[in-house]
Amino acid sequence: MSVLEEQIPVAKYHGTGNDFIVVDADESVPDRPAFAKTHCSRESGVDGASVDVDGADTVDADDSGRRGADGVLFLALEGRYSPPRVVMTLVQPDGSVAAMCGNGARCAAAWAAERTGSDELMIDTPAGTRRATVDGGRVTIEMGVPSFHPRDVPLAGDEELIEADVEGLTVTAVNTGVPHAVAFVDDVDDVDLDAVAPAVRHADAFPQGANVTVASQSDDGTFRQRTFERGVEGETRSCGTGAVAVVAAAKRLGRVGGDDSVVVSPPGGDLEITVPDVGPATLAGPAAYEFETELDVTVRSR
Ligand SMILES: N[C@@H](CCC[C@H](N)C(=O)O)C(=O)O
Repeated sequence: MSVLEEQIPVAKYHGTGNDFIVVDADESVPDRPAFAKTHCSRESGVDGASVDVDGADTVDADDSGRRGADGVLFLALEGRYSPPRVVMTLVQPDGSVAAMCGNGARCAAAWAAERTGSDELMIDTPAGTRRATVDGGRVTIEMGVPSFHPRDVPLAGDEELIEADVEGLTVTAVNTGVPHAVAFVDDVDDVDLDAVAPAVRHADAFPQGANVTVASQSDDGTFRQRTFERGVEGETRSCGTGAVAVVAAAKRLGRVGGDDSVVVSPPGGDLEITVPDVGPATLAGPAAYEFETELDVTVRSR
């Protein structure tokens, strides 16, 4: 057995600071989990600062030169369809595959729009097919209908978790493509997320684990959000499924009503969410290209 290192072209994108390495699925990456673990590392992963790009503005200020990424999006473009389809697989820094990623879907749509010239795309994910609309740097994704049903979240028990105590946090459990435990608090900045979230993320109540999202409602009806993500095993600057989970849970608890859009602000920017009484939720916000580079892939051959 010989071990070879090859290089493949990749791009880096982010959606409100939730950042991803984007790989065309036509590129051969035999061990996707190993590739994600290596190149997402915040200590030694992909480094935009070392990329020789034409013009400094290709690296968006929001990323502050951070190394690594919150995941790798493997994207298979099927341009023969109208609208074009993209099969999206998110491999996370721990090597796991997530069924859905709201910010990743926005980045996937921006990547595919650039290649096809189409401002409408269908994103195929393990959680279902999601329609995306691109308007300049802003992308809107139809996110499906949030579910509180124990089978969908999924939960270990057969009762919904609505404002239930889980490991000392009062949470509402909802699936917005992936499971979220949402806790409303007075001020998200007062929460030591790294201290409280891991016990909830791994609680027996969630047989597949959960992302842990805290939110605080401002007087103007907007929300601030912070999310500790499964798969990243830490806080990210933004989480799109988490932002939808905040509004879905807020609606369920009577904190908001009607079909109007609600602004949810994670640390990385502002997202606009709708959770209508009937039909799919939507997630809208910016998706930004950062840079292109080449990354090592380990190939084993006999
Ligand atoms: N950041 C994402 C969510 C990614 C999936 C999550 N970490 C999980 O494992 O469920 C988003 O923007 O939705």
